[in-house]
Amino acid sequence: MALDIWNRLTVSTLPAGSTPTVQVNGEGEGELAGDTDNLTYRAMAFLYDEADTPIPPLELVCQNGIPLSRGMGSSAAAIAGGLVAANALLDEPFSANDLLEMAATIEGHPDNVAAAVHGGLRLVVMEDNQIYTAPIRIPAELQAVLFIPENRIATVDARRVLPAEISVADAVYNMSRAALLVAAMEGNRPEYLKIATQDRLHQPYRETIFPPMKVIFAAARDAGALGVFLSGSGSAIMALTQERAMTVAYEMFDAARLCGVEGRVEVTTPTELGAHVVSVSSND
Ligand SMILES: Nc1ncnc2c1ncn2[C@@H]1O[C@H](COP(=O)(O)OP(=O)(O)OP(=O)(O)O)[C@@H](O)[C@H]1O
Ligand SMILES: N[C@@H](CCO)C(=O)O
Repeated sequence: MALDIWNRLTVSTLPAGSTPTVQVNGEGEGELAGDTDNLTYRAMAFLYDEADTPIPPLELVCQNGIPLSRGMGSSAAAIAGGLVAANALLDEPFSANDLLEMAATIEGHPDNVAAAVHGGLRLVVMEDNQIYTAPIRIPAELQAVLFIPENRIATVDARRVLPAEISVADAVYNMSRAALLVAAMEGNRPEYLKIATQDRLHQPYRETIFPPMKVIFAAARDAGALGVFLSGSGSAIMALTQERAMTVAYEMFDAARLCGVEGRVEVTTPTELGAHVVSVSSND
């Protein structure tokens, strides 16, 4: 699900023969690659390659609002932004679905890139390198309350704690709830979210590397959240609400503080917008 939290990318073409430059401000500043190894630049280069066109010397300025390694899809946003910018510079030879395929190839899976490219809440399934994706409606007035811990959890570490095998009972538990989640959203039945966001396949295992998460979940529910869960593979926790968002945010923050977990809260909304061009200017 795309949220109204953004990375802003400004791309300028440099005179022929110049060295490309990448500047990172905000999230990942002083940490992310400041050269052509930067994932956003690499996504742009990937698209130029697909278009059989040499990439011109570029200056990238990345103003990042999406925190890294919190399960908030920072790398997916970086890739989607780079692809959309490169496509715009080439006068849009590729469709949004083409961009999604490229993004999934670069990211290695389509999960986060589908929402980053298309916006909204997306179903996405990849089979034999083909992507099947569909938009799901979101109930009106739905808000997302995030508790974003200071501490990061790398996706590889969060995957290492998952079991290699699961019981049929747990598979049925999650499959039925995944289906109910679609009905809750598409069918505008937010009261289903409480049950639909329950899980037995990853959160109980991931709790071993982030024990306070259960307490923060309980605080969100007690404050009136419709549902609460780990965002991606964590460490961010996301609660869905239609009212009392500020109370839910306060209670999540307070529960985390009492457990000694530093972090911040953000109240935001889903957005139907994916990565998009904000403005284009030319010196010609
Ligand atoms: N905004 C960004 N700009 C450039 N590179 C990025 C950006 N965000 C992430 N990356 C690159 O992608 C790598 C993997 O991202 P990472 O798993 O840390 O974050 P994430 O995408 O937020 O995680 P998740 O997929 O769980 O939401 C980072 O080590 C970094 O190299
Ligand atoms: N949804 C994935 C993380 C995707 O970034 C997971 O739970 O491992």
